[in-house]
Amino acid sequence: MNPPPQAAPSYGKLVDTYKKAVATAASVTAYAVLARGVARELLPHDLRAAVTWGASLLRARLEPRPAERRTVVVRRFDERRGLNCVVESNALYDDAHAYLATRLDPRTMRRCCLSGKGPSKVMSMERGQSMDDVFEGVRFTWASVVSGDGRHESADSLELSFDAEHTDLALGTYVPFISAEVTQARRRERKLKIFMNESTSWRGISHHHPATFDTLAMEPAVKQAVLADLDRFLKRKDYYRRIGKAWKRGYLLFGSPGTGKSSLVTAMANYLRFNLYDLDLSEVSHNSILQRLLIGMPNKSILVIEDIDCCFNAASREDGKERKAALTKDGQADVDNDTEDCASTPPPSITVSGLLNFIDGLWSTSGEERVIIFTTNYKDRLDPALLRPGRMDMHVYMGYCCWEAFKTLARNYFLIDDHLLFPEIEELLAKVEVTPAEVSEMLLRDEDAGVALHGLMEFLTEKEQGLRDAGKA
Ligand SMILES: Nc1ncnc2c1ncn2[C@@H]1O[C@H](COP(=O)(O)OP(=O)(O)OP(=O)(O)O)[C@@H](O)[C@H]1O
Repeated sequence: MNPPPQAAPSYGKLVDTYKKAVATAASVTAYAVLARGVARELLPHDLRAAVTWGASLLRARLEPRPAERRTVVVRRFDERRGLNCVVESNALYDDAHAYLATRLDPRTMRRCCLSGKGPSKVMSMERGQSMDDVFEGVRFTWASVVSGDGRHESADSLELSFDAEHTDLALGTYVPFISAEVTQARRRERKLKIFMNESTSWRGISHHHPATFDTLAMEPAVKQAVLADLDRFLKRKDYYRRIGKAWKRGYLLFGSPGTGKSSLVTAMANYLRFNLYDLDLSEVSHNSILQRLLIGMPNKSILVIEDIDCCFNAASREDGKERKAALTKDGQADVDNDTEDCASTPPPSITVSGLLNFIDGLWSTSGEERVIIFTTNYKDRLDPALLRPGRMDMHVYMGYCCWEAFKTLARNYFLIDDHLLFPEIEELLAKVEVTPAEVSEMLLRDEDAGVALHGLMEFLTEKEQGLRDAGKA
């Protein structure tokens, strides 16, 4: 059964309720006016003033006060007054300008600048505008300030404002972070070149070799060690200055032909974004020319001398082509095996001690942030002066293709991390010595992963059989 319909309130009742509400409001107002009048009559003026003051004080305490702000001015040009007034561009201004371009959100800016050529466009803050950047949860405000009549951009500056309580964060962390970020970005964007010596000077061509640490097939622990060493080197400008040593680092890469020494050199250049200076000592006729070439190298560069054993081993000059040797796993020579020979050697006037003394002396003091790399297939044939502690900071052994290195190559060539044939290949790689170059060559033979891996397996099985026949397996 439906409930009986409720009777609608009568018009008379509504009018009564309204009248009661109006009467109550009127009495409350009357009481408030009366109480105020009584307070005014009964409370002395001073007491009332004290109450008002106390209330305003309480309000001020409870209300959040605007934080104190600090502003740091970064001028576009620094002017140092003295006997000679020197005006220099301010590197921090350039860094901040470049950094802000990467943080700028055009949707939040009333006006901004757009520049660039082709598809690469760069946005930046328009003069007179400001923007916020949040770092570690703190808001920093940047303003591009136009000085004077606004016609001379040289007088412009950037102003960084922040709450006073974040001063340490701003100057101790945020500003250094900006410089580090910009340095990294500039490094990444640097176009690389490889230079080769031609008589007394360097000739450079673009360097687009794609080898990187990601594509490099080598023992993961060794790869990590090299990467960590490079990172440390890049960060240690102040450290080298403090200990009074030139900011340079030497690497000796050794291993059998085809183990990836040249590939590692390229990966290092790509990682550091340093230009390569490939020095062919057989082209250098005299020590003075060698010195001129080395002094002509700028900062942030890598000097490479390949097959250094050929360059300075007196024995290699004497027996030249007859010499046959290969490396065993620990880098020592196995005189029975066939290997490549040294193609050319420098004239006798160029000596290892001459080169090393020059590198440790004038070369070190005439520039910084430089890397020197020697490669050799035969570490045991090197002049002991080269192996002396402190000469080459890091010795890197490029070994035969291990399982991890193979997986890198499989990923490079076929974008795969697993395959039915992998277990067998892993077993075979543990038994035979093949170079990454040999494995790469097998993988390149077919576009189909299965076919190429099958070919590699046959190749490895043949090698294993060869070892068995020779009684070595
Ligand atoms: N470790 C590796 N990782 C990736 N690819 C490699 C590696 N080693 C060799 N390769 C491949 O083999 C080719 C030759 O290798 P690379 O020239 O780097 O060896 P190398 O040790 O410098 O040899 P050499 O002593 O004969 O100069 C490379 O271009 C690359 O395709």
